[in-house]
Amino acid sequence: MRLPAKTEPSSVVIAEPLIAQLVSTQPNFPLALQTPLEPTYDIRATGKMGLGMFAKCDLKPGDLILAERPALVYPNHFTSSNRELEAVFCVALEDMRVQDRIAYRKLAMSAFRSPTIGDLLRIATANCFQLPTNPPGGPNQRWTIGDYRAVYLDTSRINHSCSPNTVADFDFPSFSFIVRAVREIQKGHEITTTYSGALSKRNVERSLPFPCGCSVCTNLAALALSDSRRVAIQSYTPWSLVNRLESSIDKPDKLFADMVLIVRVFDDEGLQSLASYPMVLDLAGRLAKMLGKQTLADKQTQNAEMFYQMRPWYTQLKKFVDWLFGPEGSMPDRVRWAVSHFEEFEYLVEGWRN
Ligand SMILES: C[S@@+](CC[C@H](N)C(=O)[O-])C[C@H]1O[C@@H](n2cnc3c(N)ncnc32)[C@H](O)[C@@H]1O
Repeated sequence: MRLPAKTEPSSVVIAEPLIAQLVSTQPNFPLALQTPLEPTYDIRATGKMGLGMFAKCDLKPGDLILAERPALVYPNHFTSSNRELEAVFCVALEDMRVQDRIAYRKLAMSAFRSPTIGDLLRIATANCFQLPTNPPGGPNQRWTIGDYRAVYLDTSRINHSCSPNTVADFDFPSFSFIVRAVREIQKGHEITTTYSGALSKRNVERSLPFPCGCSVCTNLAALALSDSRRVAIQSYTPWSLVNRLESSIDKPDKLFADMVLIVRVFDDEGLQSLASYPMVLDLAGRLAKMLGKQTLADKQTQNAEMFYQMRPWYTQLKKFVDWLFGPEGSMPDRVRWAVSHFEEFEYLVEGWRN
């Protein structure tokens, strides 16, 4: 399947017919690619991790860094040892836009003198990003037949960090990967992402296929502190936050102080990309409002709003917090209701993940 054409970059997608149909029959598919106001990045050597992506201008939280269509999408089960699949891959390469194919081959040439299809496939496998499991049509529909990997000419140059300074999501309506800053990134600094999503442990302890050389894992002097903060962060799930509210429901000042402290732990550890972060900001803002701290409330609420807008599925989280703090005075009862209805909570708030 070739997606889409006209003036924008197209993608070569190797997919089961059902998935191809689901994707390509979305209304007005594909929506136009979003573009940043000015060029936001350069790609150059990092010194120790091959190529990397670097900020070309100062970026602030929420800024769009790039929205890129994949050059190639293929099923997870592709391996370079499978001759039949190699043949399909070969056809896909031929089908790519000429300039994409040249850039892709150039990338392969930097690793192999004269790349074969098998080499290209190996490069693709080493440089891919996994597509999320939520297909178009809402969180309850699934990619039922396997998962997919995508190779991007630029996005695939973003290195992993255990404190990533971006969030990235695949956007089905525009068929592009959208990367946004989650904190300030100064011009010249490296733009990073996470390859594993779960960052409550450093990836050096996880299953990355390479020893992690990110700034967290190589700062040996700060590792013990980082580990202890991550143990704490691991416990701040949306569900545990609701339980925390319930356990001190009559002490909004204590709860507010707690939330401010939790925000600081996320910030100190550089983990603003985790899903609980906007919720903690929002809870801090709502509690500040209850306590009459209007300036603080406005600041936290504005910040939470900006994060909620970064990722479509955060809307669910926002709606839940909106409901929790409903009409004045209703919060304690609603919190008590929520803690006794875990299944409904999971369906409403965590449903997007499944
Ligand atoms: C998606 S590519 C990223 C771009 C890559 N550096 C390049 O030169 O094209 C993934 C590869 O980059 C390297 N890499 C990315 N993040 C790394 C990290 N935190 N530590 C060490 N190597 C990393 C690994 O070799 C990995 O297989």
